[in-house]
Amino acid sequence: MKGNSGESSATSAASPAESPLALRSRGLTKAYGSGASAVMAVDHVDLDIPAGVLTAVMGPSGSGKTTLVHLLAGLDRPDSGQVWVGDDEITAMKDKQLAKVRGRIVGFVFQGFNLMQTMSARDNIVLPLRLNGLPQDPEWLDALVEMLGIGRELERRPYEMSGGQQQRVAIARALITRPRVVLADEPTGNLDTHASAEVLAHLRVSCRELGQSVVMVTHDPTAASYAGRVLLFADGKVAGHVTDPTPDAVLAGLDALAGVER
Ligand SMILES: Nc1ncnc2c1ncn2[C@@H]1O[C@H](COP(=O)(O)OP(=O)(O)OP(=O)(O)O)[C@@H](O)[C@H]1O
Repeated sequence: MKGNSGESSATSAASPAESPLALRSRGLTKAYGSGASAVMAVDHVDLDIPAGVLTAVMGPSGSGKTTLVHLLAGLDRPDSGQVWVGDDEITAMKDKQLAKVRGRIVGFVFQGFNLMQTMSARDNIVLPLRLNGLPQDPEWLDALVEMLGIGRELERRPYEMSGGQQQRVAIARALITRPRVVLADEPTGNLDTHASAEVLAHLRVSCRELGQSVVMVTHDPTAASYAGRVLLFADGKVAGHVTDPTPDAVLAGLDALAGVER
């Protein structure tokens, strides 16, 4: 496996001055349940996610990937440990301050879209601007609509759209504020190969050219191969990483996690 750290953490070797960190966690821990039935969904995770990089998180079902990205986005509170977005420690923030950071600095693409059913696609997309008192940006809206191919869906409500169309609206909503960090749970899960490739190519370019950071959970080795780095997650811990991944290298990494001989 290329670049597999084989360690329980994946810290960046570059100094913060050379490669500013978009996201950092230390000792991040979240358990569900208690006593004998307790599940350590995220178990003392230390992460350094550099700015301007598309990072994929892969691992077996139930390994804690969704819990991890929810904690990194401040959508859920950890039992212990810290998360910084840039220099701001979100785990030290009160709910109101955290909501502000989430609205302006962090974008999130949920597994189940979380679109407002009573609102059109257009209103769903611009909602984060309205909620956060940010100015409308018609040119950026047009660019996102063009990139995601949802021009004909703009006046439709979510229940009038396919899963893939709803997914693309949810991606536009996450990007409309031009957030520094985008966290995405299976962002291409409902898209066909062509639409997936377009979305991933756009996310990679916006990382490279706008210094945006994207952390996406995916089960798809081809989607992961668009990333600059793949974190392999198992049993609530970072079990290794693959740098400059190809689909084959990602599959080899996952096989190594599962103890499969190749
Ligand atoms: N709200 C919850 N209450 C109890 N247990 C939970 C809850 N959410 C997650 N878990 C458990 O925590 C562990 C990690 O779940 P999580 O959804 O983070 O994994 P995942 O890697 O994202 O899985 P998948 O790939 O199937 O989406 C699992 O054992 C899951 O059953």
